[in-house]
Amino acid sequence: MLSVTLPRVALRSAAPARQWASAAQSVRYASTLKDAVAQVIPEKQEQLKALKAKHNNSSLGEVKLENLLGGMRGLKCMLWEGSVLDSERGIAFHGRSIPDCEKELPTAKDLGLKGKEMLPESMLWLLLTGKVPSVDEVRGLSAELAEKGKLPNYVEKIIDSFPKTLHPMTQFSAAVAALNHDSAFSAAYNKGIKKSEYWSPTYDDVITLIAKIPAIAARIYYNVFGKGDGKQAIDPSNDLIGNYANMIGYGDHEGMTDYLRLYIAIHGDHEGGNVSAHTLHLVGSALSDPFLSYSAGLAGLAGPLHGLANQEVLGFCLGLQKAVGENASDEKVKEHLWSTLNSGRVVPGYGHAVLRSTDPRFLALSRFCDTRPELQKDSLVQLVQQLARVAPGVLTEHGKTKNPNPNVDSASGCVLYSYGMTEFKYYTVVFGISRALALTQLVWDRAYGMGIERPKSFSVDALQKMLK
Ligand SMILES: CC(=O)SCCNC(=O)CCNC(=O)[C@H](O)C(C)(C)COP(=O)(O)OP(=O)(O)OC[C@H]1O[C@@H](n2cnc3c(N)ncnc32)[C@H](O)[C@@H]1OP(=O)(O)O
Ligand SMILES: O=C([O-])CC(=O)C(=O)O
Repeated sequence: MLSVTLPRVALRSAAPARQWASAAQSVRYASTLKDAVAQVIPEKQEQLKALKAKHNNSSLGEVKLENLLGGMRGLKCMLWEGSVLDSERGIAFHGRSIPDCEKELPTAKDLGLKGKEMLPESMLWLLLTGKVPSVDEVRGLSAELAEKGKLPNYVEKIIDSFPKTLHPMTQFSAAVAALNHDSAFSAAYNKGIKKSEYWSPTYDDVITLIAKIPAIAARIYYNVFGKGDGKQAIDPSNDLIGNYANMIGYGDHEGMTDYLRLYIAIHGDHEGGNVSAHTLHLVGSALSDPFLSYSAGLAGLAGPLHGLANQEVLGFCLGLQKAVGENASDEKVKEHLWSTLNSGRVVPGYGHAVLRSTDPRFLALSRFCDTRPELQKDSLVQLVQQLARVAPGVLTEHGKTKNPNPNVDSASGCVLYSYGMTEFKYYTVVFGISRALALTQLVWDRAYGMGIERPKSFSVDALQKMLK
């Protein structure tokens, strides 16, 4: 069948992408993401059904006391479709590494926009379907997100009522929870929709939520830090992050806009066990709608051992520059690292619960810096690179962490700072925008009919009895 590029005029119209798909009989417009998801669901359901029929009683390993006490590290007890994390190679999205995605997924340039990085919309499509979308499919998805991006008035009022001193992550989590006022899933559930149909309104909520997140994040930025024009206007011909960059006052900054696209595309899904993804999946298992589930996930992301680490890294780097000066020698940097460790603190941006080598997301952000002369000469970016050379040796000698290498947080916030976003309390909000891509799992949870999560717990006395 013939596939054609959507005409610019259609992108500017108010008609939703779904209508375009059915409008023409003789020519087939790029399919919508929902159609593509509906197409893959039956075959994946069959695959899971066959697996259950054959292997329901097969063991995936034993549970040791150390797993129970060690934050369930290593336990194989979650289903997660979008990505799998290998401790050495890092994250793969439906089998595709970050460099694969950089080669294959439609970019800003492919859509005729300024910039050349892959679009988070492309990643969203890949996560939900396992397939690389065409340029037209991504264009249609961008247009659909733009069309759904405006905030309801009551949510704007809620955000405007927050004190400026309330942490941006608290504001973010509360504002997205309030969007559940209009949840399609909740409404359908209350009407008695069949379980086999749960995935469809869940999908609708996930898309609505992802569409509105830039405006929420931008309004918080404006209220707290006074940047952007406070209007959150949406250009229907722009991509999700192009619009977000405009809203926060970086619309003309090609480097920042492209950095945000890359950052948000690769930071989104990191298999299921990380705190934010696991939380949204757990809350969703009670059939709480995607708005509440994501709100809970954001609360987890706001912890310093998880997403907030990127804010911590910036504080650490600025503190280091203050203590030993810019362009300090490796020796001076080592001394500062040792004083951090000797005072009982962690070195933020290093170590990982699963990874045992350098985080490929860190490598992707470093490659981005290498292609930008303005970043290469920035002293903070240089410090990030110096730390990546020096800190692994110090952490290895310290001997505690199982992974002395940099994780993504060691670079992500510092590039934002170098590009002029100096409000580091806001950085985890940017990470949160990205983590919305993990919401794709909720669609699969409902499509697979996954049950409510409820692991078994024991007291120390009960464990002692069992193990004696
Ligand atoms: C997007 C993300 O969430 S990526 C992670 C972001 N977080 C950070 O960068 C914070 C710094 N790093 C850390 O605190 C840890 O490495 C974590 C939380 C990421 C992983 O924790 P764990 O899986 O428990 O790591 P690990 O098994 O290696 O920990 C063993 C010991 O090394 C310590 N350790 C781990 N990483 C570091 C570090 N960067 N600096 C100093 N000590 C460390 C742990 O605190 C632990 O000490 P303890 O035995 O006294 O409790
Ligand atoms: O996987 C983890 O535990 C932490 C992490 O890197 C992420 O959530 O992006």
